[in-house]
Amino acid sequence: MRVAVLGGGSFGTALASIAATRGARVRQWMRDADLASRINERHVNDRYLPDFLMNPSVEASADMDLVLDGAELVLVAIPSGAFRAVVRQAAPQITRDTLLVSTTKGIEAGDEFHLMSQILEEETVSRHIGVLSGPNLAAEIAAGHLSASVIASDDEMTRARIQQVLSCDHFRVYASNDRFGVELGGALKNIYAIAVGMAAALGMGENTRSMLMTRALAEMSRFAVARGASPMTFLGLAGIGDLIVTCSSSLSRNYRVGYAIGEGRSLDEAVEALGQVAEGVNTVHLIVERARRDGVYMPLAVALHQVLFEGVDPHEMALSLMRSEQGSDVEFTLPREAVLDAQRRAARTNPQDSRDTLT
Ligand SMILES: NC(=O)C1=CN([C@@H]2O[C@H](COP(=O)(O)OP(=O)(O)OC[C@H]3O[C@@H](n4cnc5c(N)ncnc54)[C@H](OP(=O)(O)O)[C@@H]3O)[C@@H](O)[C@H]2O)C=CC1
Ligand SMILES: O=C(CO)COP(=O)(O)O
Repeated sequence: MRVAVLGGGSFGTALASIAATRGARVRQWMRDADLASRINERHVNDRYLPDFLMNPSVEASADMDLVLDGAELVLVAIPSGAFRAVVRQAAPQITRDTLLVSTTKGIEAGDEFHLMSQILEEETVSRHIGVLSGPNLAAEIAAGHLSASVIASDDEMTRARIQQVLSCDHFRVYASNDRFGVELGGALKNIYAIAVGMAAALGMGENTRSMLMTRALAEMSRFAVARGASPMTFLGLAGIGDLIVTCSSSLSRNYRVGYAIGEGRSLDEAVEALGQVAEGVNTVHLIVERARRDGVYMPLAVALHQVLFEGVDPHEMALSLMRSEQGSDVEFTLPREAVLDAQRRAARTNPQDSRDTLT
């Protein structure tokens, strides 16, 4: 199979190498021609994965036409801020039969709420669109640690071909037909990785981490279900799986940004020190705005937004979260409204026992 990878960052590099190891002819596009030359000479992406020896057959280039020429599969590994512009540039070379897969975990900034796979649909004629997402720290994949991901598409051919071309002895690919659920899982978990990184730097314990992650999952699935996704997807690799890794590893850039803020750095300082993309910083803006418009309850995301952009102290934020509504644990079995109604009835019967902060 002829594969084109758009993006010269860490994840694009790791995936390009896997596909080449599986026997595909792989070309990788990056805008930095010097980096492309160095990769072709030394088979190392010294900017993003300096310790990783790539498969030497990956051909890097800054010439997009060359990279896309004859490609049957195109993997797009470009941060969300530049995703549409790059896809638009690639579109003339994408046919109805090209398999086109986003590996990007973000949401497009702007008034409309656009996921990356929707951009692929809008900008190209491909009928084989998919999303790859899961607990996939690029550095660990590059190091050969056993990992797994999810290919989500309505199209069974896309799912099967991606499973063929990307699975190897250290990387497994599971299939899903819930494209939006898988895509939202990857984008949303970045927000909570920032919050958990911050909590860790503030010295909070493992109970706190566990509570944050589990309530994050409730929030993520609530939001995604309101947009038509299946809640069950959040039990899989692209939901809880990705949440676990990003909220537990200092290899996660989102976690690292949160940790730096918890140590007392400003958001700008934390992002500058990182020197790479932490998608969660923009995603939290877009999600909080959309949740407000759609009436979806997302207290953790709102609280993080207040700390990052509205000058609220993280300790104050934690206290106010602890005093906020105590709803249902798993609202797909016990609806949140039922719990809140019961609390209101109990408060009318025993007003002296009620906390005034309970709604
Ligand atoms: N790294 C990881 O562990 C994983 C990342 N992802 C997702 O993959 C996506 C890409 O991430 P990743 O590979 O890590 O990113 P990196 O930060 O490692 O690299 C970003 C790449 O995108 C390029 N780029 C940025 N802006 C533009 C632009 N305007 N035009 C062309 N190229 C551009 C950069 O080029 P340049 O160097 O010239 O700036 C660089 O090659 C993200 O959405 C991320 O969430 C998903 C799973 C794992
Ligand atoms: O998505 C990732 C792991 O699955 C990578 O997370 P970061 O973007 O936070 O590094």
